[in-house]
Amino acid sequence: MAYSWFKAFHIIGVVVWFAGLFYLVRLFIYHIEAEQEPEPAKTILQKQYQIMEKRLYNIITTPGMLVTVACAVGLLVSQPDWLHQTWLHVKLGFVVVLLGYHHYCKRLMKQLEAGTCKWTSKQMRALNEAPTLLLVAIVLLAVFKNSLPTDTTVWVIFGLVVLMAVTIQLYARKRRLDKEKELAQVASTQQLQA
Ligand code: HEM
Repeated sequence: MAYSWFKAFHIIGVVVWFAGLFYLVRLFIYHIEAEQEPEPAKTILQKQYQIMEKRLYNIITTPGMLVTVACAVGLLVSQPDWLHQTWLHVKLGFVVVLLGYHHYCKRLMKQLEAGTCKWTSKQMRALNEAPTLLLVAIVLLAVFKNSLPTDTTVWVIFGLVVLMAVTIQLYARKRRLDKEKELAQVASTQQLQA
C-alpha cells in the first residue's frame, strides 16, 4: 500500500518538477528578449521576470524535485530489489544529469539578475529542449525497465533532436523575417511623413 502512495506522489512530483523546469527557461528567453525593448519597458519587464523566475524556482520547481526524489527513496526502501536492476542504474545516471540541469538553471537565474548572462534567446530555446530528452529517456526506462527496446529508443531520441533543431531554426527565421517586415513598415511610414 505504502509503495503505491510513494509511486503516485513520485509521478505527481515529476509532473510539477518538469512544469517548473520548462516554464523557468521560457521565462529566461523572455528575460533575454526584453533586453531589446526601449526604456522604461526594458527595466520593468526584466524586474518582473526576475520575480517570476525566483517564485517559480522556489515555490514550484525545487519542491517538485524534492517530492520526486523523496518518494523515489520511499520506493527503494519499500522495494530494495530495484537497487540491483540495470534499468534503475541507467535511470539514476540520467537523473544526476537532470539534477545538474536544475542546479544550472539557478546559476542562470542569478546571472540574469546580475546582467552577466551570455546566452542568446536562441541558445536558451535549444537549452529548453534538454529536459524533454531526459524526460523521454527516464520515463521509457521507468516503464520498459530492462526490456527497453534500445534501438527504437535511440531512433526516437534522434528523431526528437532533429525535430527540435529544425523547429528552432525555422522559428528563428520567422522572427528575423517579421522583424525585417516591421522595420520596412516603419521606414515607409517615415518616408510618407517626410
Ligand atoms: C530520484 C531518482 C529516482 C529514482 C531512484 C526512481 C525510482 C523509481 C522506482 C523504483 C519506480 C517504481 C517502478 C515500478 O514500480 O514499476 C519509479 C517509477 C517511475 N518513475 Fe522514477 N525514480 C527517480 C526519478 C524519476 C524521474 C526524474 C522521473 C521522470 C523524469 C521518473 C519517472 C518515473 C515514472 C513515470 C514512474 C512510473 C513507472 C510505471 O509505473 O510504470 N522517476 N521510479
